[in-house]
Amino acid sequence: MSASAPSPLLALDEAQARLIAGVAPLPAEPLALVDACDRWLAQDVIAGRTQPAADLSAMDGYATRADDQAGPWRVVGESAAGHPWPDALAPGTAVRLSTGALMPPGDGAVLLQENALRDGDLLALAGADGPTPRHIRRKGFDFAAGDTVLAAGTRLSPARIALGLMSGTSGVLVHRHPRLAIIDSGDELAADPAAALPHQIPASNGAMLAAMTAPLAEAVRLGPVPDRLDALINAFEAAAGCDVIVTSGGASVGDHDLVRPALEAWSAQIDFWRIALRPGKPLLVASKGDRHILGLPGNPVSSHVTATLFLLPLLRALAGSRQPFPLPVMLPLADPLPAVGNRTEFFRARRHGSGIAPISERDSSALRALSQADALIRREAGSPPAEKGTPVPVYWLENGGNA
Ligand SMILES: Nc1nc2c(c(=O)[nH]1)N[C@H]1C(S)=C(S)[C@@H](COP(=O)(O)OP(=O)(O)OC[C@H]3O[C@@H](n4cnc5c(N)ncnc54)[C@H](O)[C@@H]3O)O[C@H]1N2
Ligand code: MOO
Repeated sequence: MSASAPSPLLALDEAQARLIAGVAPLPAEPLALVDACDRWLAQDVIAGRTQPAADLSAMDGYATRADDQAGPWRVVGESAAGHPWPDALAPGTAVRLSTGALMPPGDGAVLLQENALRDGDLLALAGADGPTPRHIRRKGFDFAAGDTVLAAGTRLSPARIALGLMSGTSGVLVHRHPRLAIIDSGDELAADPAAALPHQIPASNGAMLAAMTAPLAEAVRLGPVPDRLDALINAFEAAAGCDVIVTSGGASVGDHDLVRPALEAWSAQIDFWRIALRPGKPLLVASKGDRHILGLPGNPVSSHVTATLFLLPLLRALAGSRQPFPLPVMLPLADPLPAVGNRTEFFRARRHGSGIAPISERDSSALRALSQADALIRREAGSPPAEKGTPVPVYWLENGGNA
């Protein structure tokens, strides 16, 4: 962090550390591996088989003995995928091979089909390249029975599911996904976007948060809840069975910003409120028993940024991730950036060739600019203006950078 004017607001890094301090993954549950994509493993996966289980051919062609390179040969049979040839080869003989088929027993070599001339059972060299062991995939080159192929704490991906299945595993223990309650709050919110009157706005944050958290949580949506203490407390009660409660709106200091007073009236413990982040200053983090509560600011961009930096990491930590925070990559600025005030600032940005271009619209309610963003650029509090070409930390958004 660069030096900046003293700030009464909690620094971003400290707020993130406090968010997950003491957060333990939720209990494990058994799942079929094929149904466990995106879950975090609660156990090591130990290979029950060796892969390949025997030497295989990597190409279509013919197997010969390794000490029998010149030919000609007599083709005595075939080893096809799933149908191995059981006998060792005698000198002067060969076996037809398909890709993935087992090599015959013994020290062998593979003659590529392209380098062979076949006439009935007779086989001869048809090029400079004779049989070679290079085209053999050796037994156990990928993994051997007893190897730890996936460690506890790993997130299952399509490739890791394939690896687990290949290792002989069909079921795994994974951490339970958090149950999440998403509460829209504010008297101005209309549940039906097509029916919003001029003094109302559509309640878009709840749907946005539900979409952002969908791969990580089982979510229920509540609200829109009016700006009344009793209504908010009722909503918290309705959400009490969840692991995480997230609100949007009513987090700031106005007369109708009631999330904090309602949480206090509900006997929740406020951990911290207001951080040195732009957008996202009014963020509130609280707990009640094992329940985690996040009060996100109502401005849609502020909600999105604080969900990216706090809500998603909290859900990941509960779901078993050991590295739940987004990781930046360094990219050169395609356009300059202004100086930064006393809050760490996240600028909406777009991919631009091999660099990153900030979006000029910075209002924290501007959904059109947010929807065009595929990344956030992070600038520390007190940073001077940055020229074009300056390397900056870039966080790709959850949509994989394809806005
Ligand atoms: N005097 C001060 N005023 C404000 C401060 C401050 O420090 N002092 N902080 C500002 C900052 S920063 C932010 S961010 C906002 C956030 O305030 P709230 O969390 O209390 O949000 P609301 O006032 O309820 O709403 C702000 C804005 O967002 C719209 N909104 C709310 N909920 C939703 C929803 N579910 N879907 C879509 N849009 C929503 C709401 O209508 C407002 O337009 O406070 C500043 N004020
Ligand atoms: O910091 Mo507030 O979240 O911008 O507009």
